[in-house]
Amino acid sequence: MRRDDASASAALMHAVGCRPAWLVVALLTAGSLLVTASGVDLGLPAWAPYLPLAASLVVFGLPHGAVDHLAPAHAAGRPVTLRVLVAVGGCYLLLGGAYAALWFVAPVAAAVLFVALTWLHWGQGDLYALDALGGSHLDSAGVRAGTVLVRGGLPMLVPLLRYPDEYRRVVDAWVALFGGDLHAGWLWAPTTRAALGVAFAVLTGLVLAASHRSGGTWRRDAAETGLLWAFFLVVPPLVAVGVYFCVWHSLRHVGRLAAVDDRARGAFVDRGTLAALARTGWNAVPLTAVSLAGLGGVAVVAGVGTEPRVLAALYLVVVAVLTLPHVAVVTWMDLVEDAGIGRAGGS
Ligand SMILES: CC1=C(/C=C/C(C)=C/C=C/C(C)=C/C=O)C(C)(C)CCC1
Ligand SMILES: [Fe+2]
Repeated sequence: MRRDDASASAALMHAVGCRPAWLVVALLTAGSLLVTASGVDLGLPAWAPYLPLAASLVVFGLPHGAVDHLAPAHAAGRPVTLRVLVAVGGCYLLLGGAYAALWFVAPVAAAVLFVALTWLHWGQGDLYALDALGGSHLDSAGVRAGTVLVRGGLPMLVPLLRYPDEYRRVVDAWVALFGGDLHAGWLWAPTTRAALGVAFAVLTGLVLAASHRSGGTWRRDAAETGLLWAFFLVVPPLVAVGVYFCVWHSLRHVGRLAAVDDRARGAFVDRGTLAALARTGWNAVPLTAVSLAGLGGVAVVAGVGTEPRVLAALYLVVVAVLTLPHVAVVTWMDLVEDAGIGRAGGS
């Protein structure tokens, strides 16, 4: 990547992927602490916690994957050809189709895979963002793999430590859509959660300590990690994970998409952040519309109930099916951009 491209990429990641997320996440963390400390009952309706997930249908969440047909060519600096479009479409059909089948055959395994895949993918997204911001402290393959584990575990594991019942209800609802039953009683037990919490805190400390030795942008990494630990411990999980999906993971990916697209990067340099967002947003419109129509079709054909819990479960299962090919596309982008755990700079 040329130097001016690298600095535009860092500036984009900062403006799009960092500042809005820091603000929202910090405000929600402080707000939750305040509400808990004051003992005030906000008297919110039962559907209120589902709002962030509902918002993710159009606010960066679903759209962040709707540029997957263009992103690999942009990342490789190549024109978007019919061959690339067919390759990405085929990847979605094959991987998405196989994973959809798995939900019917083995819903519990499919649910476990979804959490594991999200852990990896959200960690992978944060590693890329740290690199784009100039994260020179992530210089060895071990620290890079640890960073993926820590960053992905923050949204996937930390909510379980404090809110096992809500966590369980969400995963139960996915499995129940296919007539399955999630047992795993041991997972929700206080002793298991305490052990997992201690292990994850130790891992966080070890990875930060190892990356500290390289200096660089370690401070920002440590501050973000601390903020996310607090966020997922104090904000109820449906809200926390929904908000994180919209403003943290998805916006960081949007920042990446804009940086690898010559036209969006040019719009950013000439006219600023909103112009770059508009350019990338425009690219996401067709496939976001197709996904929304598909989702509506699945809801009608499945004939499931209309309670928010069930609708959210259906939405997340569809997201799961789309996520497997999305991860393949992003991993391919990592490879052509020399990013990811195995980056040549790291060893
Ligand atoms: C909602 C929710 C959960 C899982 C959400 C998942 C797994 C979302 C994945 C989204 C993806 C992969 C988006 C694409 O990038 C938990 C943690 C089980 C419990 C708390 C509430
Ligand atoms: Fe993603």
